[in-house]
Amino acid sequence: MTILLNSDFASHRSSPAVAELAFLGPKGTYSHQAAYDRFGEGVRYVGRPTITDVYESVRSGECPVGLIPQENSIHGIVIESYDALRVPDFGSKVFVRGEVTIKIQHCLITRKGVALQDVKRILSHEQALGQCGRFIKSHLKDAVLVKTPSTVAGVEAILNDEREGRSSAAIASSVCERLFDGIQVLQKGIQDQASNFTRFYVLARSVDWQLPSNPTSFSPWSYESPRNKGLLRIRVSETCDPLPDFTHSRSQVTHGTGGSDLASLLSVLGLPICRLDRRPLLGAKTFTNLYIVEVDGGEQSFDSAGSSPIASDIAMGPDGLGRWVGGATDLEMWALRLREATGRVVEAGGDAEVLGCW
Ligand SMILES: O=C(O)C(=O)C[C@]1(C(=O)O)C=C[C@@H](O)C=C1
Repeated sequence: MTILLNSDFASHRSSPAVAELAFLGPKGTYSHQAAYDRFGEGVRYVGRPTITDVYESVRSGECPVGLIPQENSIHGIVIESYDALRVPDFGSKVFVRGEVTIKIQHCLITRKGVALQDVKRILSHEQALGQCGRFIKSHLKDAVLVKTPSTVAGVEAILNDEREGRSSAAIASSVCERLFDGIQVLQKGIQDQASNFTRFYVLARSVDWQLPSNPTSFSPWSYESPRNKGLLRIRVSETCDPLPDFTHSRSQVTHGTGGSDLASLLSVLGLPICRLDRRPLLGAKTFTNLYIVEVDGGEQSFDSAGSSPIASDIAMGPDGLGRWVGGATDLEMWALRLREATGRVVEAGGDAEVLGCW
């Protein structure tokens, strides 16, 4: 673990030239560690209580940068983050601008003096509970599972709950042992398999903001993609939905009469697809889907700093973030290709928006 606690993740610095980054707090969460691995002392860290609040901080302009968990290698996508990707403002006021992946090693944490056989409740983020299912089944199969907004919120809850704190455990990072008095790590590495990684999206308010770089730390566990990526939201027109509309009575059931289907919309994109996720669209016909599509733009050809398209093209704004000021950069060209690809989907009869470009 490469977390640097001596700086407190720079959370108390308040230079106006330093951009504020919203993350799922409190400090010590995996989100905090991922953000610190990516940005080091380059930003000021602002913990928010839920993933939705992180999204909202960026959307409202409170913080120009944010970080949300996207997927875990054992338990799959982070539903609350994908729910943010469904919101119409994602793609107009908030964009994915980068990614970072870190290794996850979960610990069973209790108040000091509590033994495994005393544990009747386990508190954690639903992702952590899901990643540790085998351990829970074999060692604590009768324990009640309690979802908390983050792993560290679970640790705080066992410390604050005078009535049930002594019969509870949290699942969180070993970093918590250094952050909180009165707790102990009962067991380390309790996830279903030793290899466990979570990938995070870096959010910003526009596709043309240059993210702050990290001058201070390098983690062997964190991984930033060296490739250009794009994130798109695609919706197939309702006329080709093959399912009946369950919101109407049987006599009104109609089936699709043609139009575009998902496969043809994906083929007109003309870009390699790295992943495809689906979420139901709220407020629409029953079983209407939104598809979240990640596409690959090939090797990045940025400068050796790894983050700026062409260093001389960047000017610092009052928010502490760089902005492109010169001619078209590789990233701008990639953003253009993504917009053209979504244009082709719309021409083919679907809906498509760019949610991210990095
Ligand atoms: O609760 C935290 O510590 C988080 O940062 C959230 C989160 C997630 O949502 O996936 C991040 C990484 C781990 O997979 C477990 C939980």
